Amino acid sequence: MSTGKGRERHIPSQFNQGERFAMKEALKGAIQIPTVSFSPDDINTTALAEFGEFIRTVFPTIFKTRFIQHEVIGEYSHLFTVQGSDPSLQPYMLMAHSDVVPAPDEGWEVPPFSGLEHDGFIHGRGTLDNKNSLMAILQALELLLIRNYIPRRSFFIALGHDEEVSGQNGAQKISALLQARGVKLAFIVDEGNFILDGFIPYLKKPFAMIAVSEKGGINLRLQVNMTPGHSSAPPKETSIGILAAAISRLEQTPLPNMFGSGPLKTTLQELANESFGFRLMERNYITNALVRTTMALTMFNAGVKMNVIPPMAQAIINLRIHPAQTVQEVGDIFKNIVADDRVQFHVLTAFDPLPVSPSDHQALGYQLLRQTIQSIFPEVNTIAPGICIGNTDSRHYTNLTTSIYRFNPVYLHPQDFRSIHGINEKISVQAYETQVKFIFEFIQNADTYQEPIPHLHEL
Ligand SMILES: CC/C=C\C/C=C\C/C=C\C/C=C\C/C=C\C/C=C\CCC(=O)O
Ligand SMILES: N[C@@H](Cc1ccccc1)C(=O)O
Ligand SMILES: [Zn+2]
Ligand SMILES: [Zn+2]
Repeated sequence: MSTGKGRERHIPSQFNQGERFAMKEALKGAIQIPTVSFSPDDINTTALAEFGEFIRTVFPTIFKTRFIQHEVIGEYSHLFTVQGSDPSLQPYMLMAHSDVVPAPDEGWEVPPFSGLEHDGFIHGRGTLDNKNSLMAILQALELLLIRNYIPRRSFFIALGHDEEVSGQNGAQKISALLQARGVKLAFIVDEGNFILDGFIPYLKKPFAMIAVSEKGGINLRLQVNMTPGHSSAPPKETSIGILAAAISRLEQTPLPNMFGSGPLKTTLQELANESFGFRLMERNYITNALVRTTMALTMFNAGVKMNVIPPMAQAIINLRIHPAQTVQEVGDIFKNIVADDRVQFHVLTAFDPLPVSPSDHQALGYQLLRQTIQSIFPEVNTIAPGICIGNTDSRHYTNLTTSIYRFNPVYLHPQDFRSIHGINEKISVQAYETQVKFIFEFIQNADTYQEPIPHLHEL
């Protein structure tokens, strides 16, 4: 019988040689299955089906445990419902995705789908984004079950298969299903931030950034139409020139630096005694993305023939909106910068930044992450709320909770950051083992967490 405190049931996160060997081999196996998403209607369904078989083989205990229900959603996504022993505790959800972005062989030290181990690292596409998390979640649960652990608090594991192409068939369907079942979650933990090390030259120590929001986005098409004609008698301005000038004005006028606004305000306070400021953040293109709405000119098309005045010029701009701004505000700023009625704006897709999740003393998910970071990474003495500069599947779950945290318990250096969606993506065997350890502890902490006792004068 449980005393309610439950610490006595704590199982130490120690794994024997055989378990440690098996866990890294399992990650290699996952990397070797090329579950690539090219576009919403071009995903590798053969590989995704194989991946479904693969997890059944390497985590047999999960699949035969009677208090765990497994469902396949949208053909290739997986939802696990782990029924805890105490129905009075609100459930939470752990997330990851099985798909990866394409990886042509060029430039890689080892082939991207080889999963080769070399110098203590497992190499390949998905080792940081995001098969490491997917495998570590299942691995930690498998090991807890083998040790006869029975969770008190129910939880879900949601593994999307199309995150890299927007999550419409995976995360969105799981979200709708859980909503139909009346599920409300205490919190969600997904990918999206790391223990950051070496991003700011003056910041010597690593710090853990738990993303409490993520950027919004706009895909915008700018278009200029002009009358075509013979190139021998050209007008003063062409559609190409007008559009190029408009785009150049946009590139030369960065959106405002929002450092100190939104979730990063607290981050600034937490790092207050460190010597850096907002001008420092914009010097580097990665930290720059943290402090402002960014724009990337991704496509440009114009002209039909060498001797024809171009009837039309078109450009696509991909914007990532800082959580302290909105789609509307950014659109207005852009129109003011362009300030030319001949340039037409067409919004192709747009969504606002995600709401800011709580990070106060009462925020269960945040505090559990904090507590687990402190025990697994005692050398990390700053843990701060921040933002995620990319987008994650968790954005499809705002209907189930207001507490969404994006954090991977893995050290990230600038070269690792560049490897995500880039080349030579890899994770050290030690870092992967630590990730398993973290989740193994996290699940137990979620079962035994004691809310901080309020001070007498607050009663
Ligand atoms: C005050 C803050 C100071 C320093 C912070 C420095 C650098 C932080 C930089 C980047 C944030 C880290 C990681 C983002 C990595 C990946 C993108 C996120 C989600 C991925 C979604 C996906 O593509 O599947
Ligand atoms: N997760 C990917 C793909 C994506 C983009 C935009 C929206 C949804 C998903 C990214 O942030 O780049
Ligand atoms: Zn990705
Ligand atoms: Zn990802």
